Formats: sequence, C-alpha cells, structure tokens
Amino acid sequence: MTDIPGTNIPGVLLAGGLARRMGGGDKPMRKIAGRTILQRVIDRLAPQCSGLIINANGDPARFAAFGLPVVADDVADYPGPLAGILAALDWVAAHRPDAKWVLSAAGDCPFLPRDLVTRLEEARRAQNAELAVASSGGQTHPVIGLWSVRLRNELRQALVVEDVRKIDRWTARYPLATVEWPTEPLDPFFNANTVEDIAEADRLAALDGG
Ligand SMILES: Nc1nc2c(ncn2[C@@H]2O[C@H](COP(=O)(O)OP(=O)(O)OP(=O)(O)O)[C@@H](O)[C@H]2O)c(=O)[nH]1
Repeated sequence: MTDIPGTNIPGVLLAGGLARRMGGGDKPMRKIAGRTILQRVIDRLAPQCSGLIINANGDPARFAAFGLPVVADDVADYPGPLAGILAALDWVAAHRPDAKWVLSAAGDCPFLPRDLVTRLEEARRAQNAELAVASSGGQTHPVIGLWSVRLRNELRQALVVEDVRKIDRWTARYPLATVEWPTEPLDPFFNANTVEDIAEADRLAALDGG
C-alpha cells in the first residue's frame, strides 16, 4: 500500500493487447533476466496497491499461476487500452465499492517506479484532479495513471457511442495531474514492444537491480 493515509487504490495490469509488433501472444509473459514481465510488474506494484487484477482477453487459465482475478474487456474487437481501463473500473465498482480510484499500468513495463502510486496520488490530491498520468523524458504514458471509478459510465459512453480510442482524447475532458519521473539511471516506463526491446530490457534489468 502507499504511505499516504486513507489511500485505498487497487491496481490493474493491462495485458489485453494483441502484441502485433512482437508477433502476437502475451507480451507480459515474456521473460526478462529470468522473470516474466508480468511477475516484475506484480512485484513492483503489489506493495503500492490495495490488491491487483489482471485485464486480459482469451482463456484466463493462462494467468492462473499469478493467483489474481482476471478481468476481460467487455467491449469487443480490441478497441485499445481504454477498454481494459473500463473493465477494471467496472470490476472495482462491483467488487471493491470502497475504492474511488484505480491505478493502471501496462503489462509490458518491467521497471515501474517504487513510488508510482504515492506520487500520482499526491499530485492528484494537491491539484484536486479527477485523473493522474505518469510522464518521463517529457513524454506522457497515458496507460499508466489513476482513474476515477465514478467516471466509468462516461468512459463507456466515449468508447462505445463516440468511438473514442485515443486515451489523451478522453482524459483531456477532465482535470488531469501529470507527474514526471527521471530517466536516469533508466526510464522507469521503458516498455517492451518488439523482440529487440526484450534484449534491451535484459540489459536494463541490471540497472534496475536485476
Ligand atoms: N484491454 C485491452 N488492452 C489493450 C488493448 N490494446 C492494447 N492494450 C494494452 O495497452 C497497453 C499498450 O498497448 P500497445 O503496446 O499499444 O498495444 P499491444 O497490443 O500491447 O501491442 P501492439 O499490437 O504491438 O501495438 C498494453 O498494456 C496492452 O496490453 C485492447 O484492445 N484491450
């Protein structure tokens, strides 16, 4: 859990994409220096969140070993990460009605910051924002942030009725806190999209502590 008093923030690991640039399959199940990316994300986020869920499509049994709830998109045809965010917000509203915000993280980001939730939540509170997003090197990472559970019906409307796909297009409608992280010794939001990125991640793992 975060060290901010009164914080109750479940996390969703987004693993619902098609990984086309890697030739398909489950990107989060690729190994970096001996551990799957998904295990790395879980290890990094479990101490920061009040519970984790995995958002993934297809047979949930392939994630059984992680012992976490697996929640599928309920908007068909892979419309992008907003579908995973929506599935997570709906799940939290149904199973964790005490939680008001949800952290999302991409299941292909193996080196996430240890202060991710604390800093996002501090900024969100300080700016009285509805949403918060991570940034590094001057670039925002729209799939990594805090999402207000009470916006879920507006998100569904945007996704299903208005056909909004780009996360930024939706978040721009609300007060949004952006939090910047340093990129030395490594960018904590490095994400693995290609087979070459996996090789690079093997090298970076040493800088991240193995
Ligand atoms: N639930 C859900 N998540 C998605 C979808 N598309 C992408 N994501 C997730 O969003 C994050 C960023 O995804 P991308 O790297 O842009 O897409 P990808 O499908 O993983 O990979 P590419 O097909 O190579 O672009 C990852 O955590 C994906 O799992 C989708 O249609 N549904």
